Amino acid sequence: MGGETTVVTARGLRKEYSGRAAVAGIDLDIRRGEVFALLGPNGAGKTTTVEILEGHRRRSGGEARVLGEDPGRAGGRWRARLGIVLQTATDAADLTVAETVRHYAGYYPDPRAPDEVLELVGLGRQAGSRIKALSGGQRRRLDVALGIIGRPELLFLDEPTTGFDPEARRQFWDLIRLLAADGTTILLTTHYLDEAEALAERVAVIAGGLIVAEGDPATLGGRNSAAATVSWSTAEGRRERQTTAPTALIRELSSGGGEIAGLEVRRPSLEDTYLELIGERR
Ligand SMILES: Nc1ncnc2c1ncn2[C@@H]1O[C@H](COP(=O)(O)OP(=O)(O)OP(=O)(O)O)[C@@H](O)[C@H]1O
Repeated sequence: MGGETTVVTARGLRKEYSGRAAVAGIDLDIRRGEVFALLGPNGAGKTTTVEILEGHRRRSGGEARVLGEDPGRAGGRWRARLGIVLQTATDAADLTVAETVRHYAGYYPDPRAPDEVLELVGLGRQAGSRIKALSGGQRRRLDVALGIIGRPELLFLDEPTTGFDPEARRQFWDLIRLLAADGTTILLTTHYLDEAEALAERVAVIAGGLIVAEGDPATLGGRNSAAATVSWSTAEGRRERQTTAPTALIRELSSGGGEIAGLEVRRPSLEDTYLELIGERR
């Protein structure tokens, strides 16, 4: 077990397909125990980046260190310290859920107990079901179970909650928080901005193979200090004003005393900021 505090480092990471850059020079630093989310539109380079870090794809240039090793050269012992949940679901084998999880547990030196993992991902009641009889969302939960069975130090989750119903997503978020509290470092790619906001301490937005913004989701792109939209109701209808000093405006509006009907103060959401960031790249 490495005691290093930076678990993933990338410098100038590049990947070209037929001379075209899919990843065009990415720098990343992910600390131990952190939940880090990669956001970006389809084709931005997220999966390519993640697969290079997992050792599943060769980089064309730049440097990468993952758990202290070069992912392009590291071996089986290094791999056993990773948990990987790919975008594509587990094959619909003839095995049962419990058999599959037990089978995968055998690949790792210090696996979690299979029953415990099935409970954690909410598949306790499906333990005896054949995989091919599972729903899409249940299949995805099984993928997550297989990703964490080896007690990974670093967990890669590529769009993990696609196909989950809202309740399953919330349960999954609880699971991620539990794993993070337990010291697991998590690198997540997602198209759900609420998911990134709920889970990630830091996010990076990738567009066109480059990181266009990085930071705490609450302050990304300066959204916490961006102009606020103040809206309220009057006898003539709804009023709205953009201001960088909402407190002063509200004081002015309430100078006559009493309530301001239907008062709302809104800063740009993570989605507003994200769309603006990737819009600049189109
Ligand atoms: N094996 C490959 N051969 C050629 N081009 C590829 C290959 N894999 C990915 N690409 C291209 O590289 C670019 C980045 O793809 P990547 O899958 O990394 O994007 P992504 O951000 O993960 O997208 P999504 O959100 O759709 O999963 C795309 O233009 C894609 O077409």
